Amino acid sequence: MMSSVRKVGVADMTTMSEIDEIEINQNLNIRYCSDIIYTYTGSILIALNPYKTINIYSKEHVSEYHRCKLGDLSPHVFALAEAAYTSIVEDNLNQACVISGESGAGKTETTKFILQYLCTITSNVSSWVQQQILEANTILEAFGNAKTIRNDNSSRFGKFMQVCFDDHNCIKGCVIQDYLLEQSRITYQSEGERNYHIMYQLVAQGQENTDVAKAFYLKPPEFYKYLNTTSTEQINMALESKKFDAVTMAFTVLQVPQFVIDGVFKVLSSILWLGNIDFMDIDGEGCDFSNSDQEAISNISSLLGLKRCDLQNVLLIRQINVRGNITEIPLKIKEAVENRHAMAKALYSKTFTWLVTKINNCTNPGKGGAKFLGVLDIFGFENFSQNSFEQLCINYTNEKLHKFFNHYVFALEQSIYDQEDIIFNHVEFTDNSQCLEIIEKPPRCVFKLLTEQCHMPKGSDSAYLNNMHSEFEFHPNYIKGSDRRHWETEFGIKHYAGSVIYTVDGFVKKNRDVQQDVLFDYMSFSEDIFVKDLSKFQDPQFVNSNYPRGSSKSKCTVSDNFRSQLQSLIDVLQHTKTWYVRCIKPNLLKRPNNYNNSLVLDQLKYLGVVDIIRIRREGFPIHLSHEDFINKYKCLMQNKSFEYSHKYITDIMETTYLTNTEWQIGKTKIFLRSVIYELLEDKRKEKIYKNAVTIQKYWKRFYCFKSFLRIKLAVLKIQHAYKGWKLRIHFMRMRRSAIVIQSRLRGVFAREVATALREMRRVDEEMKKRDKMFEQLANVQTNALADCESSRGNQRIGSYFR
Ligand SMILES: Nc1ncnc2c1ncn2[C@@H]1O[C@H](COP(=O)(O)OP(=O)(O)OP(=O)(O)O)[C@@H](O)[C@H]1O
Repeated sequence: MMSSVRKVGVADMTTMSEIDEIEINQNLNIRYCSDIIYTYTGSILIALNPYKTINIYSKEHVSEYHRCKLGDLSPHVFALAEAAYTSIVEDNLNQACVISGESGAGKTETTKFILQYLCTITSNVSSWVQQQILEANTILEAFGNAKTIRNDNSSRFGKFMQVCFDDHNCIKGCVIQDYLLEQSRITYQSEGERNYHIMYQLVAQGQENTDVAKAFYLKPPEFYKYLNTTSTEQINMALESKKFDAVTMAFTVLQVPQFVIDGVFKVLSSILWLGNIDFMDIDGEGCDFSNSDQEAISNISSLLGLKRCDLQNVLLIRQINVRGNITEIPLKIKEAVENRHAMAKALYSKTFTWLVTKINNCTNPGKGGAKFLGVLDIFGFENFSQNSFEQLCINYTNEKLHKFFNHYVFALEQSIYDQEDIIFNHVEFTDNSQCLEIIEKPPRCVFKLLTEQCHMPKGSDSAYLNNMHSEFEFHPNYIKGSDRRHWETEFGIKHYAGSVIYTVDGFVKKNRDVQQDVLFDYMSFSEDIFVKDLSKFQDPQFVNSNYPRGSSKSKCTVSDNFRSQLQSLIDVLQHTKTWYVRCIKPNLLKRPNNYNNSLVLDQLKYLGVVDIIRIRREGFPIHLSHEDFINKYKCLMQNKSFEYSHKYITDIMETTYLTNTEWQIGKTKIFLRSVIYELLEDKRKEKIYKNAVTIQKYWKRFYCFKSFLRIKLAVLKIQHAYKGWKLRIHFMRMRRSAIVIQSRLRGVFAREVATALREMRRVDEEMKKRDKMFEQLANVQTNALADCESSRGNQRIGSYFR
């Protein structure tokens, strides 16, 4: 069950000061106008159908909600899906999302959004399985949905999809459980309604593609009586044919072989042809085929791979098993027509159940204790001008789920108060136990009396009604009929959502569910492999009959099966953590921006939303363990060195200055009304805000200082490097200048020295020259002197030189 803290959403309706109906309505109204289609009350999501495309389901939105807590972001179905998924991961608990609301309120769309969300957040692994799960929906919608006056794509069956997860919390597979497909639609549709989508898709494909038309003996839609029981609907052939392609594509993704796909379409076509058989009366004692029926008969026998005589037997003769002896009785024309309708219904519903089983085999998660998240999309409460057995089953389902919901929201809540010794006023809620008892509690109840009639050879609707009137005349939930004139044809039940009058006509027949055993026996000899397989197919849930075939007790009745199916569903739900989505339909016109106050209010009432709001106001909707409470709110106290004591808790409460009628201390938990919880939360948030600002302040200071130091260090380093660099450049420049100067000076000196040397050399040479000259001169003189002396004497020459 839910955790002790009931998370309050952003748009929690319990915050309203006065919870009166008009106010609830106005509250939703405002939100609707501003395009916000989701709101919470506690952890229950209320989804208002916008009847228009709003861009809030994209991949970006999925990522936005992924890993976010419920209530952190604005209310959304993704937030709920995330909360359920997180709970699987963290608490290791199976989850269930129960989606309810009346037809057209948006249950199927919500289911798809949840599946889309789960597939997207786990899409990194085994995307093939996810693809198969999404494609399974395409097939189910084609075969199980139809246009009704209330919804153009109405699911005519209930479904519980269990998405299974492996140990790594990735999608491992999916198991679908289907409930009560509406069979009457196959043979009759009310004004403005249609047969199942797949019928039109197949016929449209035949119009677009002659090969398909030939293979399945298809004619234009106007030709088929089962498609035109009241008025002829305009069909968009191109669109239907496109949808047909999508269905065949989905079959391919689910790895259904082509011959099986063909087999399915052959059965569908044969159902359509069955509707066109007219029969011809023979003396009021029996009937035969008319001339115009010959084409239909030969096409059906060819499509189903049956011998013509076998088909004739099943269509014109009834077999009765009297203590093992089989007697054949010709059918009167009215019986033959009815029998033909029953055949069509049996063929379609068997094909549908076969499809669900096939899908389950394809998306099978395998054995082993896989965790699952179940999504229950089931029909809402129905009350038409004429209600029949189907409406009784549908309303019974809603009673059952409502009881479960009551238990979850009210009974469980109040039992917790008792356990914790909390003083409280019992909150009155619409307890539907008595209504459920009259419908299902043995030994004498609506269903038991019906089954009793079905097991009698001459059981009839009127006998059933008489039994009911005498048995329940004084039951507070029983009504004998809308008025005295209708007591022989009607009975009524006061359901939690209002009184419904049921027309008893057809109850016994519908509950008996004539299974067309003879037809399926003949089909087991069919030449078509799929048809053969289909004839032997047994719904895995109901393979439990021990009675011999043909005896009146051989089969459980429809209500018996349905009751046991529902009980197993409730048993499963009881062992899951349950989440609720209440879908609301804003108007009956299927239009956007159109809000009908009283219609919405009715839905809020019967979905239990008004009661929930009341219990949230009158009771103590917030439960926290002592420890959690103190840990959460000790921040409001100066003295934080506490002990786990009542005194400390009371001290915390006193900070709000509210009286102790708004809270109570239980044995293990604290119970708070919304008003004090919100006040405490406001104070806590204020405190947290202040502390956060202080922390931010210190952190920012520290951070700034640290970054200042870092910058300073960096600046110093830069300066250092720059100065060094600059000095180096200067030094290099100086050195280069010095070298230039040096070289120039050296040049100058060298040139001077060279000049001096050259001068010295020149002087030296000149000296040498002069010396040489002098020497030569001296030699000349000496020679001359010697010559003189030799010629005039040595004395005269000597005195010349002195
Ligand atoms: N969230 C949404 N956004 C846009 N359109 C929506 C939304 N929910 C529902 N609708 C519209 O409302 C129509 C009816 O919704 P849906 O088929 O889910 O109703 P339902 O409750 O499953 O009805 P039924 O019980 O008849 O199957 C859809 O075809 C779609 O056009």
